[in-house]
Amino acid sequence: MNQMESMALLLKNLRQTAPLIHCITNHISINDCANAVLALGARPIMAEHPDEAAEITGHAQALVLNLGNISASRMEAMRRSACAAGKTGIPIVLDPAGVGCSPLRRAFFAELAGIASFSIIRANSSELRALCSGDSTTDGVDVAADDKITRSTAKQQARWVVEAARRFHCVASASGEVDIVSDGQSCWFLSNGDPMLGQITGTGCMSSALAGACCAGGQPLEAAVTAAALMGICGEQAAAETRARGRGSGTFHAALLDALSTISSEALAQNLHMEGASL
Ligand SMILES: Nc1ncnc2c1ncn2[C@@H]1O[C@H](COP(=O)(O)OP(=O)(O)OP(=O)(O)O)[C@@H](O)[C@H]1O
Ligand SMILES: Cc1ncsc1CCO
Repeated sequence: MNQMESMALLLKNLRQTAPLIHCITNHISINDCANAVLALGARPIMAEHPDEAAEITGHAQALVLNLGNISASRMEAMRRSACAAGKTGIPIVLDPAGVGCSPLRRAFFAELAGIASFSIIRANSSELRALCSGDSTTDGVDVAADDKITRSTAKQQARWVVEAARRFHCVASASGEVDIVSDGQSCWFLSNGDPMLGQITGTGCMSSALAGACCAGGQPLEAAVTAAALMGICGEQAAAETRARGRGSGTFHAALLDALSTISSEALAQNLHMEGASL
């Protein structure tokens, strides 16, 4: 089976098995993340009370931890859920949202990495660089201008993705005009997507939630690539629909969810623009 066929199969299996995905995530994009997981056919549960988090993780098939707009209470829920995920052996997807501008989040990332291992870290490239260097890399949740992954910087930026994968023993996935995914041994460049994805908040968080859903039924590398491909291809479809109607971000937001809930395995395989490089 080639890679496109295995991605298509992953999506088909996901829709058949409807895995439970426990997400502890920021309140800015929590609703979009739940809808993105549902659109793929998985079942989201967004439980964040520290006293129930571990038990809920115990029933889930994947755990998504997103550090955006972090609170003391969500930090405690994440500690307990990360422990529970380690015990049952389910995959953890970590989105270090805002880690590029927050020493608190960098310290917390290190603490979490000591509690459990991550299957996938999905981030923008400023966030990945902050995890690797331990330094501040930007002033907010968006990628810094110098870190942006474009068609011309992708080969250079791959360095941080590969380094993050090797350092944290996981699959690292960085988003931008080109998405880069690496397991430390191979590196994949996905050029699907549309700039409109950067014009509504939370598409990175949604990508991480999708990676959680994909991880529940697949290997981390395949799951990370499938999640990035889904967001990129559905973003293209939603942007085409939005432009055809002469509309803006509000329409794009709804069209993105339409595309995620209707994309077929065949359309995923047919529209994929991906190339690989071995290291
Ligand atoms: N210029 C662009 N062209 C095409 N796709 C893009 C572009 N910018 C972002 N994307 C896509 O948007 C999605 C989110 O990527 P982004 O880098 O904005 O994540 P993020 O910073 O973590 O997002 P957020 O913090 O809003 O959740 C990815 O699927 C990425 O491929
Ligand atoms: C805007 C924002 N602030 C914290 S998380 C988040 C959603 C996109 O990361």
